[in-house]
Amino acid sequence: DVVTNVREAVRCVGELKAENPLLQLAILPESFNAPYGVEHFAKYAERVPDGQTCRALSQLARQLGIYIIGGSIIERDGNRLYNTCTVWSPTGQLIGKHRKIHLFTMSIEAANGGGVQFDEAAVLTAGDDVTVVEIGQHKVGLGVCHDKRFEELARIYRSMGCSMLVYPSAFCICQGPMHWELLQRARATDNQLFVVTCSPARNNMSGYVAYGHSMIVDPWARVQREAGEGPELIVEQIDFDLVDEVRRQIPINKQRRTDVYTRAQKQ
Ligand SMILES: NC(=O)CC(=O)C(=O)O
Repeated sequence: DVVTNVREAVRCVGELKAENPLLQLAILPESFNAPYGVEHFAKYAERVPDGQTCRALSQLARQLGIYIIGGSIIERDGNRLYNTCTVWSPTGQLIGKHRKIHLFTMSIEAANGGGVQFDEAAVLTAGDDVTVVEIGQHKVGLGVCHDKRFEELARIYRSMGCSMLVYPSAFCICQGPMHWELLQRARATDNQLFVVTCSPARNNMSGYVAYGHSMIVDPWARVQREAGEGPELIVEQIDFDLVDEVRRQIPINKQRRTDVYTRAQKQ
């Protein structure tokens, strides 16, 4: 129920801001307004930025005077559907729109014969652009869920000057225990920046059971904050000085042997 889901998101962010007056940025999960499932996408798709979910996010950002990275919704543009993350400024302007670049197509086999089949590519179109937004003084690179598995994207964001990556996500419970934290900490280690994910809470009655465990990882790849499986709001103060600190102490970016890599690729 989109109206109920959006109302709940608005209530949660409002509560977070009331309890944390210094809050500057709120982040929501992938597909936060509707069920996450290929069979549901067309039914729940909305236009960006004039659909009901975008209007609510814009209004919320303006009322609270904060940035909002609005998880993702299924966007309808002409005949095409995208899995799209929208970003709102404290004045309610749309300042970024990231269409999931790497669609989630997977067939996971489970020992008990169960498993998960998912094929976003059957109904969605992949985005073709990287997306960097300015949150205050800081550049933030965006991805949606599966985008987190691709280190090339994260590397590009670092080279574009990002100090934080945000991935609204919904890993399934089969992959979550193995890959969720690992990928997030890997992206943070490789690129020496903050990596933040936001997941739907786990609902065992749902057709697609999300892993939960929204997480904030710092540039040392330490987990600063982690949610559990259930509905939960986590809040953290981000010390962006850590980014320069880590990059100064372990200057991997200056130590890259691009000459060797380029030669090897030609072989
Ligand atoms: N929802 C996703 O895009 C991805 C996912 O669950 C995975 O990569 O695993």
